[in-house]
Amino acid sequence: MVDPQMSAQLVDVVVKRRGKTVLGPVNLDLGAARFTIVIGPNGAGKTTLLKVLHGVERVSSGTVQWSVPDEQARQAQAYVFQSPIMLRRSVRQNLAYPLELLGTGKDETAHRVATWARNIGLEDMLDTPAPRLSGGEKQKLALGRALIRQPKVLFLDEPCANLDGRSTREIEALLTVATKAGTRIVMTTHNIGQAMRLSETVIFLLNGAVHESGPASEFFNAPCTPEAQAFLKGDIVE
Ligand SMILES: Nc1ncnc2c1ncn2[C@@H]1O[C@H](COP(=O)(O)OP(=O)(O)OP(=O)(O)O)[C@@H](O)[C@H]1O
Repeated sequence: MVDPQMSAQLVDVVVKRRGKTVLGPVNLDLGAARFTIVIGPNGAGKTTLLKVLHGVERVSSGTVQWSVPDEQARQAQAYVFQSPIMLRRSVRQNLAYPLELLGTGKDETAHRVATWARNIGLEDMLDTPAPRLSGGEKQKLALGRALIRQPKVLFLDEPCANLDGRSTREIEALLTVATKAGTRIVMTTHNIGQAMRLSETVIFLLNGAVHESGPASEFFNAPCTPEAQAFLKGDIVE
């Protein structure tokens, strides 16, 4: 189960950039779903919504209320960007870094680094400099580095963009294990098949607004709006 404490409510949230509304007004309750997928066309506001939830996007008006104080919520969250930022150091150092920030002891750090290197299939590459990894390996490292501190909430922005089927499957398996271990995941994807495989709840964004949202089974089987129906069919929706 996800920690019911780690839920969020957005009330009338609006994000404006250069006078243009890029998100909102959004009213949303994250609820208790373990896996929330945010979908929608390019520019719909998916990344902006994730950043608003994580508290790293300036909100022009409205409120984002986590059920714990903001700082506590932020500490319990991890965010993996669309193009993950790696330390220009080894796989080992990248995995150890978040634990060092938390003041984790050396033995415990070494143990968890070894475990996570195995989990992400990079145990033979611990001394490889991260910039030398392939795209899929970098994504897995970014995921391992986020999950090694056992966040209660993980935000993922298109973690499988440009990856082949095998890497995508490996990442999906890691995500499924993470949700079973109690991490709530909120993720964007352009891959409808992936959204169907993973999501419990879907948020469909269109032009910066939540156009439709609800349980995944209902959304995929019987989307309510013509725009969601068209989007799921692969039509161009604007
Ligand atoms: N700093 C900014 N200044 C101006 N416009 C911005 C800024 N950040 C985002 N936008 C605009 O906000 C809108 C939403 O962007 P966002 O990245 O959230 O969309 P998205 O749904 O994640 O898109 P994609 O699928 O292409 O990643 C876009 O029109 C984008 O151009």
